[in-house]
Amino acid sequence: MSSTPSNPSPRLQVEGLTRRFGGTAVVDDVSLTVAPGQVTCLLGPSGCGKSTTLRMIAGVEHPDAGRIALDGRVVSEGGLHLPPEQRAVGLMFQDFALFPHLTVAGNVAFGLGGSRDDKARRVGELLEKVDLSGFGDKHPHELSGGEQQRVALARALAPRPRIMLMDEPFSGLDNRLRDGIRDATLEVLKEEGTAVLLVTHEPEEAMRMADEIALMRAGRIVQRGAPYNVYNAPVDRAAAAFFSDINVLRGEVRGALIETAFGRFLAPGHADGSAVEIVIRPQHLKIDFDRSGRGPDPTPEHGSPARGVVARARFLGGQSLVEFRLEFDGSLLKATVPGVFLPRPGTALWLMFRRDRCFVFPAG
Ligand SMILES: Nc1ncnc2c1ncn2[C@@H]1O[C@H](COP(=O)(O)OP(=O)(O)OP(=O)(O)O)[C@@H](O)[C@H]1O
Repeated sequence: MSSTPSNPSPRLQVEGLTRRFGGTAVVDDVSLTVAPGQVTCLLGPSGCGKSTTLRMIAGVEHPDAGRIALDGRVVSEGGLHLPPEQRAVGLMFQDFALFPHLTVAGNVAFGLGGSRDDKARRVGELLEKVDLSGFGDKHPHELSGGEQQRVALARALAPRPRIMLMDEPFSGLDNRLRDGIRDATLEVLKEEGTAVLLVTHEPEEAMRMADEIALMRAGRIVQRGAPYNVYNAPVDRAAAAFFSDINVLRGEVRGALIETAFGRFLAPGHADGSAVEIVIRPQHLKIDFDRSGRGPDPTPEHGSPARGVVARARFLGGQSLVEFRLEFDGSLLKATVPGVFLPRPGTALWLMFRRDRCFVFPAG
């Protein structure tokens, strides 16, 4: 199928995908698309149905409802379920599942057709891409975890799949190696121009890898968008909390305004008398010193500062986490500050945040 860069047809299109186990829909009406050359991360907490979604796309699990198309060709709908080998998908799971009795080259060549020369050329090309030239004759047990991951990547990419389906492909790796391996993997995937659907429960991984994040909760996709947008415009409090610690100010709407420790907030779209939550990420709280009981002047951008007393301060390496008890209502707020900032418990300080950095949601 032809595609133009300005309007590429999706490599993967999923509509209304549903899977029930024992009467419960663990995947509930999921729709998503992956464009050619794009990395989409299916992100969500453990048990939300990510792996089941991926397994249905791979063809190893049958949906109860919905439609899956690859390059515009329907591979699953109604009574039609093409087996995995007819879907031209590349699979990569947490355990790399290399064939122990085959060499590295044998593993990479496993799914390849064509002449012996063609196979050898493609194997050589991929081993070079994953930086394992010269490892072709080794066996998997002779390799480190990171090297095995790279062989698994080369093997999955070798037949030039329409899409790579990756289920937590980095979670078995040593923490210290993981970032480097993620970056190297992304580079290879982008070089090959492969579309990718990657399942992860780690927001940092999704932020690092994804062109688009599909945030999943209890079987449903609750938000889709570029990492920047999903992080900076969460659909609800839980979506905000999935990416970082959050602070929550509670209030009630009175005449389209909410009274808080930080002054009055406009609450457009929230009914009079309704309970709302103002959500602020800890890195968006700013701290100022107390000048004989006074803080910085209020501004339209920041509203009024609120006085708080330090409850606890800890150095986290690279940044400090300071917890404050607000004088206004005794609630506890967390602020992160770059570098070392460790005020003594009991120190009075003033807190502010930019109004356009907070989110207002109906109280859950
Ligand atoms: N074959 C099955 N039979 C019954 N229940 C299942 C089956 N497979 C998955 N489930 C249930 O479906 C839900 C979703 O599982 P799934 O593995 O898709 O979630 P996940 O988001 O990938 O979580 P994790 O990251 O922990 O694997 C879970 O509650 C799981 O117990």
